[in-house]
Amino acid sequence: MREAHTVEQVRAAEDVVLARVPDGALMQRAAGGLASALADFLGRVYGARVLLLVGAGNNGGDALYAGASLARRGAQVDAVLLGGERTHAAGLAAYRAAGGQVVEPAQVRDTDVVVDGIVGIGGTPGLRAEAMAVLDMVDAPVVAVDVPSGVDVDTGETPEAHVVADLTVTFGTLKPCHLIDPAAQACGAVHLVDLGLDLPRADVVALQAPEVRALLPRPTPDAHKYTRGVVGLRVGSATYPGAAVLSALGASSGLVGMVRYVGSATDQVLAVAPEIVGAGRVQAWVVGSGGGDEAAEALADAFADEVPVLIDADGLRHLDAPPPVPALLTPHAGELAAMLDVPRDDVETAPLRHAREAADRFGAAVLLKGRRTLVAEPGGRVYVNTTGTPWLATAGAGDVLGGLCGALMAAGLEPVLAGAVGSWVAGAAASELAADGPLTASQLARAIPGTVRRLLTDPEDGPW
Ligand SMILES: NC(=O)C1=CN([C@@H]2O[C@H](COP(=O)(O)OP(=O)(O)OC[C@H]3O[C@@H](n4cnc5c(N)ncnc54)[C@H](O)[C@@H]3O)[C@@H](O)[C@H]2O)[C@@H](O)CC1
Ligand SMILES: Nc1ncnc2c1ncn2[C@@H]1O[C@H](COP(=O)(O)OP(=O)(O)O)[C@@H](O)[C@H]1O
Ligand SMILES: [K+]
Repeated sequence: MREAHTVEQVRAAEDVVLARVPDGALMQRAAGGLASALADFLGRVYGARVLLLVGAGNNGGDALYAGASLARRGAQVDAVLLGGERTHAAGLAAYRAAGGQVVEPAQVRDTDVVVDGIVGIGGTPGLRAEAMAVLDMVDAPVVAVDVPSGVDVDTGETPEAHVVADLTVTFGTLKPCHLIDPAAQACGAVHLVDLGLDLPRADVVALQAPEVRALLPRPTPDAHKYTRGVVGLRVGSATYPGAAVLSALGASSGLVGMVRYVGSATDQVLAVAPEIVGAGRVQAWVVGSGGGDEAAEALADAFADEVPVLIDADGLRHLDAPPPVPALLTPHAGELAAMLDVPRDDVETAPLRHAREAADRFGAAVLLKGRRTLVAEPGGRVYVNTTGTPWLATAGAGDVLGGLCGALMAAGLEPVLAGAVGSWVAGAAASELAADGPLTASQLARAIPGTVRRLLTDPEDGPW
């Protein structure tokens, strides 16, 4: 599992190490990791041109020590000191001693890489004009030190100007900005340098293949269909029968013992999935995908069964109070905006805050769909999904996801984990199917069993 810690948690853990190692040792470790990552990124060090943008704090210190290391190995390193007098003194001395050059902004030359050491976890969002001017002058890939300067480290928000990096080399642990959009998009690839920190439990996490594999329900040797769980679907409508079909295909991925369908699209559902049966007892309901005007009644009927419910799309419009059963709500940004009565743009610029707020307000797990889907539990953890491809942004993919997550709930996963595992599996299936090309929602649903099979047999070797 990848864990993202807050600035406060990182500082506390760093303080413990700082108290027991010699002065500067932690920064040397960070800068050593940064120099190696830069060498890998450049492909060669001798003769490579490197431009450091150095701010006033320790982030600039990291950049200077790494620059010194590259200069000693034959790189031509220039540094613009944006912090003036407050530049990290020991780092600057080491840098000069290694042959690194200090240049004025007007002297900036062509370079092979820009190293963003402007600010790290001590920064407030935004970039000063001088930093922006230098960034505008160069056209080269950017490697960010710890975080892309200017983003909000703890929330992943980007309310002001910020660096957009090709690679971010971070230290000790990930921070929320490395996982959560929009800041995560400004990080490029993320490389973590271990500092040996002893860190507490993180509130923002991203499941990886081994955890998803361990969480996936699978039949015991003596299983029968009812022990594996039965999921019921009250989805689709006369207007949107296709949503019922896609939800049914997502639910029929083989992770649950049986799928029931109740609604007006029975004929269409049976035409694609003859194994699906009608009304009866279930361990979880999926309600609302393409539900149109039929969603209100479907929701009330599902609640009456007193089992966990996944509420999607039109079902969310009828939710004005916390659901009376354990629930997973699966809005996209527009639907979450309507639930919270805020503009869609607010949700898109601050997805973490709004997913958490909805989870607290509705007392339910909230899965906010998007490039980096978030699954928030009330007052607790947020799971960030890192699998997937932009080709997944296609009509009906959400219906498939709803069916899949509902099946996982029926199989016994608590709502937040059903959402985290389901979004991971759907994203992985999409990447396997079409990392670089188009896909449809029906193809996505049909790819899920194969992805699950590969995950169970060889978790280390997928394209996830
Ligand atoms: N604590 C440690 O010993 C270690 C710290 N490390 C590095 O140190 C960084 C944190 O260092 P600091 O606490 O010194 O803080 P930063 O280097 O992140 O920045 C603080 C300085 O930047 C200024 N500043 C804040 N926002 C700004 C903005 N938007 N534009 C321009 N200037 C701004 C502040 O006035 C302050 O002088 C980490 O991100 C990491 O890179 C690593 O070397 C690992 C070890
Ligand atoms: N840019 C993107 N990159 C990766 N995945 C995305 C992106 N945009 C949307 N998705 C995913 O695609 C799916 C779309 O779901 P949704 O918006 O509900 O579509 P629909 O309602 O048409 O089924 C979700 O799983 C979402 O996380
Ligand atoms: K930085």
